[in-house]
Amino acid sequence: MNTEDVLQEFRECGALLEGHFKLSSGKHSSVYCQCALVLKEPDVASRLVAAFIEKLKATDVEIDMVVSPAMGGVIVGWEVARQLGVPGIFTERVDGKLELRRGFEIPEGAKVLMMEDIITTGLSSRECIEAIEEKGGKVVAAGCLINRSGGRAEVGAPITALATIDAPTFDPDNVPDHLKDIPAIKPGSRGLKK
Ligand SMILES: O=P(O)(O)OC[C@H]1O[C@H](OP(=O)(O)OP(=O)(O)O)[C@H](O)[C@@H]1O
Ligand SMILES: O=C(O)c1cc(=O)[nH]c(=O)[nH]1
Ligand SMILES: [Mg+2]
Repeated sequence: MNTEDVLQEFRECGALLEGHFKLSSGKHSSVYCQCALVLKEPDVASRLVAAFIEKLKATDVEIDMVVSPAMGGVIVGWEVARQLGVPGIFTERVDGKLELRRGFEIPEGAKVLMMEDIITTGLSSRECIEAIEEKGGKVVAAGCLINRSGGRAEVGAPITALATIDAPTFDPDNVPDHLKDIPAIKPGSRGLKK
């Protein structure tokens, strides 16, 4: 499955959005990949994850468990874990910081895949990796469905992405005029307020 095939799956699910978006990192963009609209279709999720795992296996990495950052990483992380035949757990934000809750534990030295839906700046991935390493896990790989940083984001572990695209982002004080005219929406859950 190449990048165009992946983007076509997103288009068919109405998940490749255009408008004015405020991203998790605080950056702005005219493009948003709404993975939840893709992952809500179990067959599509399973197909995309199978293609991801093919790429991951080509890196020869050994994985004991998968850990994802909620919310976006939960479904994709669980499906990756299911197809790899290993446990899949998630971190969630408590006062803004990603933590393991619900009795989830990581065995000391376990080789962990940190699995995201999207990597933009890599901030959430780095936060999740920090939470995993605080609990004794060893993050041997990072994965995502779409790395929209053009491959420039660094998270402190090698990244396998099902697709890599270069979707421009803008600092809040540098938003181009054509975007400023559109009210910004923030689809993600970091710092969510009514
Ligand atoms: O690489 P980054 O710059 O961190 O951006 C990508 C992150 O943004 C989204 O999460 P978000 O915090 O919006 O919340 P969500 O997972 O609940 O959608 C997405 O799920 C990634 O976690
Ligand atoms: O950076 C983000 O917050 C982000 C970008 C994107 O395209 N999709 C998403 O779920 N989050
Ligand atoms: Mg997220």
